[in-house]
Amino acid sequence: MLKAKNVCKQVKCGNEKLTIVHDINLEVSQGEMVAICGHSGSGKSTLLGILSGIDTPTTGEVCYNDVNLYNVKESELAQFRNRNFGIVFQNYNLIKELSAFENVEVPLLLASKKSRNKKSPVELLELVGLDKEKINTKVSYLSGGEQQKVSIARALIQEPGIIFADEPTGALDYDNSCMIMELFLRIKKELNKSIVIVTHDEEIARVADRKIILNYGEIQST
Ligand SMILES: Nc1ncnc2c1ncn2[C@@H]1O[C@H](COP(=O)(O)OP(=O)(O)OP(=O)(O)O)[C@@H](O)[C@H]1O
Repeated sequence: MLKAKNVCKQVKCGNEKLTIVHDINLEVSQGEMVAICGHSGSGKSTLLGILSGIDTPTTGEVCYNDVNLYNVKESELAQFRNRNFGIVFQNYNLIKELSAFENVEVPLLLASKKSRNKKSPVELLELVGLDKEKINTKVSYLSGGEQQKVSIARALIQEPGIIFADEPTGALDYDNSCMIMELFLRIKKELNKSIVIVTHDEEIARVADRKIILNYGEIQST
């Protein structure tokens, strides 16, 4: 379903061109969890940005269900991403002044009716395992693990086929990291979502179906 072909990313660094992602070929099937690992600066976030249509490759292509993301008109790409991809960040990107419920409700109301999840905000928050008594709590009063659950509930709003997560456990302790990885595993199994996770922690990545290790922008092993 997601296919990257010969993806390269070069950036200008003074007078020189720096290759930060080099000739990546990758496929992610429906219901598969893939972890992208590698040392700091190996190109993990850059690759995730390209796979999720946030960043553009210098050469190569990324297709999702046979649609080449980089052939989609600029004006339609954001909508395409919203309909098909859920994104989860290390720092949760929640609205701190709003409750867990409101952080899911607001984007759900803004989502197109066609692709909007049939589940209510409460059902989505229950699905990710947020305690019932925390649902109306302001997210700034929630723990890191609880905030990440809210951000995963928000990523499910449009019933995406695939969830991209950039270091989703980066700000969490070991136990919470395992809990979040188990949640991703459950979403994959029960909802048949594909999940692509960037993590520098190979131990955390062990729950994935497949681990890709980047080394200076190239796939070292799968
Ligand atoms: N726009 C840019 N201009 C110059 N260099 C860049 C640019 N974007 C990324 N880089 C460099 O490319 C390399 C890969 O960056 P990237 O953030 O993808 O790595 P990463 O593996 O996610 O690192 P980390 O684990 O530390 O977050 C880094 O050395 C980074 O400094």
